[in-house]
Amino acid sequence: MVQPAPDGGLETITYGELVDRTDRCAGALDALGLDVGDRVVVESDTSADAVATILACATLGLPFIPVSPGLPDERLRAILAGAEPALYLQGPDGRRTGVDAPIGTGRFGPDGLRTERAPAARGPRRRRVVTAVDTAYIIFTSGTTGRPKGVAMSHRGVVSFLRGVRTFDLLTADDRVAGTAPLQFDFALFDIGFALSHGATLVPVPRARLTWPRRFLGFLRDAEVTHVDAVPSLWRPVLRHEPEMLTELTDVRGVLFSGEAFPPHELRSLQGALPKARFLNLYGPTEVMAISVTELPNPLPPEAERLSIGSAVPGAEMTLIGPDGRVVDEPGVVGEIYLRGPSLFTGYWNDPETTRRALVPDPLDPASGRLVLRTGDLASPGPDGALYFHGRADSQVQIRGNRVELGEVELRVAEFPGVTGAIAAVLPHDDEPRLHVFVTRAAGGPVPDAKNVADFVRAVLPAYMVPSHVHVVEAFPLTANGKVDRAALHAFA
Ligand SMILES: Nc1ncnc2c1ncn2[C@@H]1O[C@H](COS(=O)(=O)NC(=O)C[C@H](N)c2ccccc2)[C@@H](O)[C@H]1O
Repeated sequence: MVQPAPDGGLETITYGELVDRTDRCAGALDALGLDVGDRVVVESDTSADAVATILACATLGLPFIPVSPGLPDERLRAILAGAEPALYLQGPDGRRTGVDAPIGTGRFGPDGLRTERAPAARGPRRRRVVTAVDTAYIIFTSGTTGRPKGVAMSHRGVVSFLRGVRTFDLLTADDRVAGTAPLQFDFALFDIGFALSHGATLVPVPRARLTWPRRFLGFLRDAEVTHVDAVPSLWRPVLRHEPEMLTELTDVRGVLFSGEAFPPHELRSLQGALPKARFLNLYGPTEVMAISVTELPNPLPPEAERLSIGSAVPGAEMTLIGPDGRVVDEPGVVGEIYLRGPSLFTGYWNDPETTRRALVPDPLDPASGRLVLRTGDLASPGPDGALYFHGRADSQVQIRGNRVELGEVELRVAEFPGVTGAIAAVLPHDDEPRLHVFVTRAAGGPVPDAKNVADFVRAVLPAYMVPSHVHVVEAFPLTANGKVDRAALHAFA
């Protein structure tokens, strides 16, 4: 791993050192008398000590719950109430206070684990064995209802997805993978497993480097990274402010993205700056870590309006199911994505009802007792059999009774001269829901005129898909995981 050194440069932690730190941390954890299944909250950004701590937890069968330092107190309290962890750990510079007994507290750092308050006395250990189906980690996602859902992922789940990814031979031991996701996002856990499972070097990008494009690109250049893992929205400010500096990243041979659809026009701009790089679209919900890895053509064909999410990694399967419960395999026909395979999550923590709604009897083989994950995502088969993403089932919107493909509106508006990004949303109004479009423009470029944008859309799309409001914004609101926060857009209206 490569990370900022205390003196301001970069330091390298070898695999040997990582193993030593992991073993030392495991020894200290073991001395606390925790039992297989006892949870440990790890509050940190990705660092060698955080990785050593979560690997130590995994070795002892202690499900770790990664949270990022920026997490608001009341959100942490909700997670602590839900997961009832035995122990809460933060890094040497962590500033969190207010984690009360009976939860134990401590800090991890280069010199190992220091306990501040021992966890409340546990009963005698009931388990001696850590099995593949035990919980490796619990990722709390802000469920649509606002109450956090804990996605419990087994060791088998993680390892089987990472094994599937290895069949693509994407990395060698000489590669240096830049990770940009916060530790509480399973994209960050993937980055760790992705690098480690190839013996490659993980280069977590310090969060302070992510806010300014020049600083971000400067870090990637100085750390000589060969792969950059990031959600598509992370590239938007880079493309807007530093497109030419991007072309200097001649070491970068792979760009992996996930979490949201990469707008085609923005992807083409990124590809233009990195003509030699491979572009890999990773798709999948946290409930399976992910399910598919698809290399996209560089450059993307000019007529491409949707990106392929390919097919599941070897050993897993993506199936499209129609409203009638039958398989959809006709090109162009939309169905809901169902996932099958060993990387399915165990369930939502302490929430059997929500789990039953997600892990359902296999519609193609109900008698088998096998459960499959219904994702709530829509896709259609392409002529090549690969699946093309169509968005979330619950984000299909209607205007005056007509189904609006927000992606189509966004595609058209993004072609308007001077527009660099477009997000469409149907927002409630006193009389009827209205179609709004939020646009970003080239730095210093002209402010697109709302009427001209509407006329530009009217020229090719039906009237109900013409936006009634156009908002020019500096940047789109983002979630804690860096995706466009569509729910927050109405605040901009
Ligand atoms: N490549 C995509 N195109 C388009 N929409 C997408 C895509 N990847 C997700 N999504 C969307 O995001 C949802 C999943 O959101 S999530 O549970 O927060 N998980 C993630 O976003 C990250 C994901 N678990 C992951 C972890 C590790 C490696 C790769 C991917 C999916 O159901 C899709 O709606």
